[in-house]
Amino acid sequence: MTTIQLSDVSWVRNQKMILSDINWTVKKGEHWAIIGLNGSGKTSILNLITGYTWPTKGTVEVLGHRFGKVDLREVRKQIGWVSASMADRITTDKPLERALDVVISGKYASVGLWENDAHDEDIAYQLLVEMNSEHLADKPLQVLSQGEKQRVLIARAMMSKLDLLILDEPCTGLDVRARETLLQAIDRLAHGQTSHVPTLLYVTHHSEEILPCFTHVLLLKNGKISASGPKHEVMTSEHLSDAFEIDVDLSWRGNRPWIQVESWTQTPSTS
Ligand SMILES: Nc1ncnc2c1ncn2[C@@H]1O[C@H](COP(=O)(O)OP(=O)(O)OP(=O)(O)O)[C@@H](O)[C@H]1O
Repeated sequence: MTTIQLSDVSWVRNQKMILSDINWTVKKGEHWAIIGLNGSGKTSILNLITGYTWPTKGTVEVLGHRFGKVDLREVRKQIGWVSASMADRITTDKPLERALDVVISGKYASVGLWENDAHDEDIAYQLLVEMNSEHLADKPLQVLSQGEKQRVLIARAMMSKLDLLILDEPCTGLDVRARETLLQAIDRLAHGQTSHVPTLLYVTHHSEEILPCFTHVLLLKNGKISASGPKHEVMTSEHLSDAFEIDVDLSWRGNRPWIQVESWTQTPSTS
């Protein structure tokens, strides 16, 4: 079973072609990074995968379900989506809730039930341990830093034994240490010491966030796939210089791709 299959997908909005000719397959056992400049179409692809937008052309299949022939609410129960904006939303809704309860609530998020039992508490605590965050268990959400909140929300998403977990620019706004702590926790999660491992989709603008656990990369440029496939084939200076419209030199350090800007290839756009 493929986890995601987008076939000949295009999406037009207000007469503007936002995504075009997208053919992309994610297989079980792969973890993908999606990388591209602002406005390249990353969020639009996520909205298609989660059924929040409908392609103008082409087909979308996720977790074995062809969209248009399935109850999207059922598919969405298998998909987690963690982003900085979601962290802000949950903090506004539940400012005083302690982190452990926020994690536990992930189990019931999709069906709206609340039946906390001791076993759930153990699992939630274990997930916090996996995310380097057990020391936060009793703290109210509103006092946590951005990075701490992101780790708690990833643990929350993992509570419902997902098949697909979208990490949507999770390092936005984090300083270098908070970023590395979060990345370390994601890497541990991908290696599944204590829990079921979903397929990960990691969306970012920053190549160095592509951890060793990511096997494949989808590189987007102006709503099209600029390159796609195994990480070491896609993450090259040539591919990134083309997609980023700026001359970059890529080198691998710690099995992560770091880029250095060489020179402008053209006038940078304002997007
Ligand atoms: N609902 C919409 N209506 C009209 N235009 C849209 C809509 N959603 C996205 N766009 C446009 O489509 C393009 C791609 O946007 P998208 O949000 O997918 O990019 P992105 O790669 O996620 O960008 P960023 O990195 O800034 O989040 C942008 O030019 C955006 O303005």
